[in-house]
Amino acid sequence: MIQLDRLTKKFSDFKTGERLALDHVSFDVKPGEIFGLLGPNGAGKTTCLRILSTVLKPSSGSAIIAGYDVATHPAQVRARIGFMSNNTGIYDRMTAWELVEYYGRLYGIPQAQLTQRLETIFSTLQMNEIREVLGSKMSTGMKQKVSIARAIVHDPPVMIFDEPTSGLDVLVARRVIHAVESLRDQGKCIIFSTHIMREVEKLCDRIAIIYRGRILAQGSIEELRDTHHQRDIEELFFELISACDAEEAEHLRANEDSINPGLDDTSTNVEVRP
Ligand SMILES: Nc1ncnc2c1ncn2[C@@H]1O[C@H](COP(=O)(O)OP(=O)(O)OP(=O)(O)O)[C@@H](O)[C@H]1O
Repeated sequence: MIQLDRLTKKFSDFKTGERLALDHVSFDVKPGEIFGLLGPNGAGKTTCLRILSTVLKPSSGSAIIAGYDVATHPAQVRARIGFMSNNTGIYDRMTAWELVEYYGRLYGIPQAQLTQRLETIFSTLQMNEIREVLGSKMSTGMKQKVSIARAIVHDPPVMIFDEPTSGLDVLVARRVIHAVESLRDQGKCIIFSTHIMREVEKLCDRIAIIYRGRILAQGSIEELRDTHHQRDIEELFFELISACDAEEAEHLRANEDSINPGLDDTSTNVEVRP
């Protein structure tokens, strides 16, 4: 349902020059599966998810969602995905019901069908007691529930969660995790990005460890443990990242040597003209 093939994104910045935020990233995710993107700050997770949600265009490679290419068919892709991050907007002056209904209308769902859909969502996410609560009066936990409701109002087959538990207390984070699990049980195809090891171990069917825009390893937690002979997923994460840093440092050294081969040669002559 989601297929990434050598997806690459370069940013050009006049200060830092060209930056490779995603470097030939490939993976696929099936319906009824939670695929975890695990990486530290700056690894490339958000860039990847922004391309999948059609906010950014890839520099090269492709991403296909539910049969549509994100670069050439963004409208069809948007209709089939639900996106939620930890800062998905909630409007102060709308109640929970109004806000979710508003998004349903944006997706063009006919009113009778939309009301039915809202009833189902508000019951499933146990939101009935907050129907009339205004955005400005919502607790963080309420806001998260409304954000999830908003992301699933059009019943998309694909869900994208970008660090949805970041900054939440354990109780609220737990509720979000349970909501994600129940979406998987309904057969949704889910990408879940995080830097929290415990979450991937608990939640994800397969994961990709991403760093410096590259996928360093991917598979089920058990496969990764077996392949890398490391039971502790946190240790495995640090080992892979350290190896990547060492490789990068070696690469930089080799580059410097090829650019300045004679730097150590003290016999270099410098001619000074008057
Ligand atoms: N619009 C942009 N212009 C230039 N560089 C960018 C831009 N967006 C992201 N980057 C760079 O791309 C790299 C990947 O960033 P990204 O936000 O995808 O990482 P992340 O894994 O989501 O990290 P975080 O957890 O901090 O959000 C970083 O080095 C970042 O500085």
